[in-house]
Amino acid sequence: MAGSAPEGTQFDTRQFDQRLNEVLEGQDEFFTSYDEVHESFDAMGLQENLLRGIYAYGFEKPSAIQQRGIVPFCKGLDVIQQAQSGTGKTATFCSGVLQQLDFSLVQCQALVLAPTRELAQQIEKVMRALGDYLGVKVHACVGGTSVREDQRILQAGVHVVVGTPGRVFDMLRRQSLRSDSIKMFVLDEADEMLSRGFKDQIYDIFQLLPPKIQP
Ligand SMILES: Nc1ncnc2c1ncn2[C@@H]1O[C@H](COP(=O)(O)OP(=O)(O)OP(=O)(O)O)[C@@H](O)[C@H]1O
Repeated sequence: MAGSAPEGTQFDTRQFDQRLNEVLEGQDEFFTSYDEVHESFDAMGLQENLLRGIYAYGFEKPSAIQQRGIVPFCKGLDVIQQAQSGTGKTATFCSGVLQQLDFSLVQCQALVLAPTRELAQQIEKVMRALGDYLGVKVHACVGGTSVREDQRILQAGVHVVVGTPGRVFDMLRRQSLRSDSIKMFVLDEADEMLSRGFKDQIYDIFQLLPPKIQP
């Protein structure tokens, strides 16, 4: 995920840069500019039906990044997560997104971009599983699948779209994916996305999103 925290949070740019460098150099497994730690999912103030989804998925205790990352995301802060593979980042941003969706509105409110089709489909599965008791409608918009089918599903209504940049841009351009209600934007593996030459595409997508958005 990418973004910067607003004023009034525990964010300090210099400290942040230093800590980010340490993480990139592999000195630390993770870091956070937000010091609150919630040692159980129950303590995070999540909706009952989201908690049911989390426990039904088999999670008992939040991982380190989940203990620190879910609550700030739910508060609407801009969040950057940097952690090694397999530490539970996906479930962190999925929980944050699910907690903030308005389920009375069947319109896309969260857009998640991933660098590969497989990863996007994997995120779709996690989002759907964790949001099972919330009735979340999530769709993976990826290349190599039927454009018509994507359009049909999007027009029928979804809460969350997870996709790869090319197909997502195509759907936005055709207005099959309406951006009016999108309020959360997640870039998974942001470093990978930016280094794989997706930068221009991400920029193009960003241009089509509402100006006030939570990265
Ligand atoms: N709190 C938890 N309790 C038990 N298992 C968990 C928990 N959080 C995540 N997992 C499991 O750990 C594995 C890795 O989680 P996840 O895919 O979210 O990590 P990640 O950091 O996004 O990994 P990657 O960067 O490799 O995609 C998954 O199989 C997931 O189901």
